[in-house]
This record gives sequence, structure tokens and C-alpha cells, in this order.
Amino acid sequence: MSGEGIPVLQVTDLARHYGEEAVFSRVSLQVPAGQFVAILGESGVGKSTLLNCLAGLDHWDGGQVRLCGRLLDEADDEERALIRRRHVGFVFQAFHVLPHLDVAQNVGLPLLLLGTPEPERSQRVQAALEGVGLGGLEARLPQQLSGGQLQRVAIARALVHRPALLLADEPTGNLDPTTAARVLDLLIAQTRDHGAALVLVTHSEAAAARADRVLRLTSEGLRPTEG
Ligand SMILES: Nc1ncnc2c1ncn2[C@@H]1O[C@H](COP(=O)(O)OP(=O)(O)OP(=O)(O)O)[C@@H](O)[C@H]1O
Repeated sequence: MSGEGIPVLQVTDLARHYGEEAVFSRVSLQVPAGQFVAILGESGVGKSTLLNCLAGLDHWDGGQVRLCGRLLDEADDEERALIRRRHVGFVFQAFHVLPHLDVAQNVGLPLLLLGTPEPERSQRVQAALEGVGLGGLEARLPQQLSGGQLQRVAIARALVHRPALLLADEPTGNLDPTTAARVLDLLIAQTRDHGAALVLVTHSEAAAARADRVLRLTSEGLRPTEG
């Protein structure tokens, strides 16, 4: 992934408090198209909260978030949802695959929400599933899949609508080490193939070492790591 191109994400002086207490403040970040940024940080420092803010899923009380040129601060909830649907994919630690939908329906959800017509929708779902090595499992229900397969469904779903930005919150945290390494490889390769920027929150130094840029979140903001 390169660092070239227009920023897909511009965060300026972001701050988030619970009551009087700051979770984080002075968080600034600029991510160009296609760049892979890893964010490390102590447990409880606010990494998940930050990622949710970047997606417009959580709110903040200072600073700005600009996604693909659109200032989220000026958008109401409905506009934020539209911007998110179009430009962002999200992979969570706990998979968040919908249990009553089969694999193809789960992966097709972002396209359904964007109004992508058939047969394009099915074709793109098929391509996304083949990209993550799950061709042939379209009709399976989530309960019939392993943890690694569930996360591959989530990766396919996060990229099927070709978002400019993929946000991943400890995506291999619920997997055994071997499966985690495979899923991380796949996540990075698929993100690169789609030309998306990737912001990965992780506790894994090994995962972070794969990134173009590694930052550490502290209560003082985001800083480049040493070395
Ligand atoms: N509703 C709430 N009220 C008060 N504090 C909260 C609330 N929700 C979260 N917090 C606090 O916000 C902080 C940030 O939580 P967050 O889950 O973003 O951290 P994290 O860095 O992702 O942690 P981990 O690495 O353990 O997943 C934590 O200290 C948490 O206790």
C-alpha cells in the first residue's frame, strides 16, 4: 500500500470525554488513499472509541473528522449513516455477522443498503467470497462456520462495496494464533487489492509491523512509535 493520493481520513484535534474525564484528546491523523495505519495502545486508552468515532458510530466533543472530503461534524445522523455506508467498511473483533442471514446475505448487506441492483449485487458478493476463499459456502448459516471463516465473511462484507476506508478493531483477537495470522494476511491482501486505506487497532506488535505507519494512542493523542 502506498502513502500517495488524497486523504480519505482527516482527523483534527479530536477529543472524547465521559463526564469530566477525557478518554483521549488532541488526536490528529491524516490517512492518504491506500495507506495502512496501525494503532497500538494500552487497554482502556480509547482505541475502540476512536475507531467508532472515525466511522461516525460514536460521538466526540472536540475536534473534527473528515471522511472522503465530507466533514462528519456537520452531518446529521442520517447523513453520517449514508457517508459511512458508501465509504467505510468495519471489521470487529467479535465478527458481528448476523446469525439469521446466510453467508451470501451477510456479505450482500452493504450493497442492499446502497441499492445496488441485481445481478450486479450477486456478482460482487460472489467475487468477494471467492476473494476470501469462501466460494461454495454462500448458503451456510453463521452457526455452521468456524471463527476464522466468520471473520472472512466479515472481511468480505466490509470490502464488497469497495469502500475507501477499512476500519478494523482487533480483528484477529478472537482467533487462535495460526488462524489469526492467516486472517490478518487475508485482510491486508484484500484491502490492498481493493485499494482501500486500512486503519487497524491491535495489541499485536507483529500485526503492527506490517503497517506503513504505526501510531500509539495515549491520553495525550496519537504519536508515532519509536523505531
Ligand atoms: N459508558 C461509559 N462511561 C464511562 N466510561 C466509559 C464508558 N464506555 C467506555 N468507557 C471508558 O472509555 C475508555 C476507552 O474504552 P475503549 O474500549 O475505547 O478502550 P480500548 O483502548 O479499545 O480498550 P481495549 O484495548 O481493552 O479494547 C475506557 O477506559 C472505558 O472504561
